[in-house]
Amino acid sequence: MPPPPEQQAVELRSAEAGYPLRPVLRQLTASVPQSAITAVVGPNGSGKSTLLSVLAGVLPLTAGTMERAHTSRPGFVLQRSAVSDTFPLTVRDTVTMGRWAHRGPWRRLTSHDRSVVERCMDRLGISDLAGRQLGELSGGQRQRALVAQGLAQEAGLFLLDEPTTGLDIRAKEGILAVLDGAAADGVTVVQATHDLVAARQADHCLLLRDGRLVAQGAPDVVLTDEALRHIWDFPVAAV
Ligand SMILES: Nc1ncnc2c1ncn2[C@@H]1O[C@H](COP(=O)(O)OP(=O)(O)OP(=O)(O)O)[C@@H](O)[C@H]1O
Repeated sequence: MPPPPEQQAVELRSAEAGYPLRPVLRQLTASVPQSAITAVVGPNGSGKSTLLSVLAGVLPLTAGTMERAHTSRPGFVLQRSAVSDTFPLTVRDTVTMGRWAHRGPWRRLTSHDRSVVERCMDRLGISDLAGRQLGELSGGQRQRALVAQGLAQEAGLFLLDEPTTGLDIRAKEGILAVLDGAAADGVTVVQATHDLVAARQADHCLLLRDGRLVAQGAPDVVLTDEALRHIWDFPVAAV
């Protein structure tokens, strides 16, 4: 049963969005529960990243409505860093950029900012990498630095695009535990993922196909063998 409306962090009604000459999301009516983890699942090109951009407020709706309980800027962790690998940024610099949402890039950091940065690196297990250049890191180390950067924003709504893709089991479990901790602290987490194990651990699931919502609800109700077979047109085991 869906949570009552006052417990929703985001409500989309008949939402449509896309790119010039390419409509993607169609008639999407979906909700994102507060202080919980929502997994957005669907095949390549089904509109997961587009939906995250809508939730982040960086892609406008072309039709329909979106109500967001949070007024502050959401934390948004993209699949790849917006900063080039060749730019000389340390891991600590990268995580510190998460505080710019509060300070702006040119304001001095407060001791609170510094302690948030250190705590976020600690939570992602990258404190020992703090002085290393981002461009020298492995994919998994880099991914943890980007999640730490998003976490450092201390946003009420935390959006992540495939945060566990390409990670080994330990790094993946580490990131999922951090997301669990954030939700327990009251943060609303939304992650787009191809990882059905991660999706099964979420509290709520949105299943997309061709920009339309196929189902939403608890993962064990949404991610059934039949639904996955229907979505991918071939046998994908529900785990
Ligand atoms: N910047 C863009 N300009 C034009 N079309 C885009 C843009 N970004 C995505 N698209 C198109 O929008 C559709 C949905 O893409 P989107 O990235 O949202 O899907 P996705 O479910 O996140 O896919 P994946 O699992 O491959 O990451 C695709 O057809 C894609 O080609």
